[in-house]
Amino acid sequence: MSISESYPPAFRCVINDGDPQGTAKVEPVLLHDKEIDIPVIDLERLDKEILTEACREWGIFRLENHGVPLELMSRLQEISESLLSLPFENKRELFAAVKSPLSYFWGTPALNRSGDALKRGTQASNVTMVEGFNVPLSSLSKLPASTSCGDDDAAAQHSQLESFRVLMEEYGRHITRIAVTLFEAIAQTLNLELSGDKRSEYLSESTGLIRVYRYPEAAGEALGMEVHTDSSVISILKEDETGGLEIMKNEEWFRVKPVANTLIVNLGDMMQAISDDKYKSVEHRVKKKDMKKERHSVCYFVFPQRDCVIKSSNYKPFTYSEFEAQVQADVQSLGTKIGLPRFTPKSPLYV
Ligand SMILES: O=C(O)CCC(=O)C(=O)O
Ligand SMILES: [Fe+2]
Repeated sequence: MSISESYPPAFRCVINDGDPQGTAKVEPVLLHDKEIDIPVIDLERLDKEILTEACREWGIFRLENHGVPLELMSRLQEISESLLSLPFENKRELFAAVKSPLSYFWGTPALNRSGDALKRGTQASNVTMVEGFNVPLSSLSKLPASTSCGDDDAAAQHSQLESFRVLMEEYGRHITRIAVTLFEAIAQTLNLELSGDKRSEYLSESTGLIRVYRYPEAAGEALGMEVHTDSSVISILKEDETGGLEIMKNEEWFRVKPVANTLIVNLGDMMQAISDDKYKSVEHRVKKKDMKKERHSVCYFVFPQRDCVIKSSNYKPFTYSEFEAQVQADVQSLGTKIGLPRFTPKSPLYV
């Protein structure tokens, strides 16, 4: 199998010839993309002042001493890479064949609630150079255990899938622990009242979702993920050593350098709303320039309980379900997410 047979057909000309039609570029690339050091938070010695400053001024930080075993991180990376390097058709069938709530997507990270790529309105021809698996953590147990029927290839794939499930469950437990610890610390810096069920309404562990991404190698410049903010409360990223993540700070784009054995935490739109705009949901994108290597990352997202009403002074009261429905409607009709301005009475984009 040639390497490109494992990629979606829509990626193949960009991989081989660069991007003459500009299909993978959906916004002008700004020139001033320099490297930047983001704040560092030590999870074993949480410093409230550094955390407050990181949330207020950056909306993103690097996490050290996170307690996820390195062995688990590298095994997870290995199995994800191996599943993502299967032939394209094979990946399409992978989760469908075992009737699982996990899904395979490509060309856009914008998915509907079943994990299928959303058809994008006016920019339907735009393909971003990313593919991956969508893994709702609470559904992992529904992935059937390995069966030994079928040919050798099928049996090998089932056993890979079983290892993937076991590793994901273990990683999911660690990353959920980290998200809860960080959310409780952030809530303290905001003097948020978390009595009763309030913590699990704002950050509902059962909504945890993991995306395993592959960004192909590409000649020239390719956009892996458009500029966006995450809709989550908190997102936690594990990236490989390739680089490509960029953040917007003071109206400029900066590259975030990968640092081995650390995680990157960014605040999402729900955290911004819960904090009454004291903390921000950082704008970011993934851009690859003359990368001879593919890039792999694993991203965890966690959301509020679907029907929990988020009240704050700058937004009309809304539930996460309403927010998600609005995002999906905008992606389908406009080709892009609008996000919080849809809920901001002062914004011209308010609905
Ligand atoms: O892969 C990455 O580095 C970032 C992914 C991301 O921003 C997202 O999934 O929202
Ligand atoms: Fe993101």
